Amino acid sequence: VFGKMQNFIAVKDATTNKTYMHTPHISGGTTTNPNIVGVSTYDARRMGETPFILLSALFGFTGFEVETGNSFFADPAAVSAHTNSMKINDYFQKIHKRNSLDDKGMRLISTVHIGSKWNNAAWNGKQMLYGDGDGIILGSLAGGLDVAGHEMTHGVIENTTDLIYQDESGAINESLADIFGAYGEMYATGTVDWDMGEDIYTPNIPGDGGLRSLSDPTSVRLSTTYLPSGHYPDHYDDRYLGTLDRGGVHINSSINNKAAYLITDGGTHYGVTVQGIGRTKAEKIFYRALTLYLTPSSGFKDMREAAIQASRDLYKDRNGQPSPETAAVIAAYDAVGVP
Ligand SMILES: CCCCC[C@H](S)C(=O)N[C@@H](Cc1ccccc1)C(=O)N[C@@H](C)C(=O)O
Ligand SMILES: [Ca+2]
Ligand SMILES: [Zn+2]
Repeated sequence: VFGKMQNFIAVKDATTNKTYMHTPHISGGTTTNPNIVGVSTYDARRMGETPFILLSALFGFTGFEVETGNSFFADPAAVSAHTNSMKINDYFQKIHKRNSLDDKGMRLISTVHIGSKWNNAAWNGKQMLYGDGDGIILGSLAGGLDVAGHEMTHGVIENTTDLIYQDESGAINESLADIFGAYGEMYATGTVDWDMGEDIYTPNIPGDGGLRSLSDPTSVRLSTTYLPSGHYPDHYDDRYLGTLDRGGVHINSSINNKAAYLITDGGTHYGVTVQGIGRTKAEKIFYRALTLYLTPSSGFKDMREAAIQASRDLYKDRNGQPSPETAAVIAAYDAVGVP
């Protein structure tokens, strides 16, 4: 681990004689990318997310120094959060030519050990926050590279289209967080993985996938308080119309997630066949749709139009016919029932 952690320097605190992991603002950029992006990781020492978010907003509080004991990196959550933020930043730098979350080289700040057994992670408008999980449903969320990708994508969204976090636009917000979380993880690991949170989901039950699946949303059970169907929807007609979860932002996101999966890997869904175009094209279409065509109130229909337009820009129609890429986008949104 140390080899990969060139950004950490351990400073010895004379009074406590303990070694702290400190991450200065790194002028040379992170280890693997030239742009000047600082990386900092802090410890909330189980402060709840509400007070933390308040102190963050009022005083710019980021948490406490991470204690590493007397050996390097005694805190695996801090190490994971730190390295995961660098990997996802690399993804946005290399693939989308984006210089950090704001495209202006902003520092990547993570704080771990938020709350007590908090089964969540979040973006508070300035940084990533990670709970430790309860050890049953979720393990430490900092351990999930796709979790970091999800939260950091909220940072990208906030600095671009800033989709309203409610109802349909909130579901698109959540879906893009999952989509780029998945793409970023696949870029970094080099393996195909359409589950969200598989590394942290039910730590005592191996091989049961993640919190959500982009390839088959209905394969993951949902607490039935939300939906009579008991599972995540993979068609617009099955969308959740209630008020829970800010109008189902973590539920209806699965409809757009399925569309992204079909565009990328292809498949036949409710009788509609999509010829996949691969991740390197699909990710460009979604990034261009997010940064050029979506607006804060965009819903599913707008998402469909934005993706088609982005694809047309990148992969021109030929003699009046849509390119294979654009045909895949159209078919995928037809398949999930988004008109
Ligand atoms: C503080 C208010 C809630 C913020 C919700 C954050 S953005 C979120 O969506 N977190 C993800 C965490 C995650 C990401 C990828 C994989 C697994 C888990 C999330 O899905 N949260 C669920 C549990 C939720 O909030 O319902
Ligand atoms: Ca995953
Ligand atoms: Zn989210």
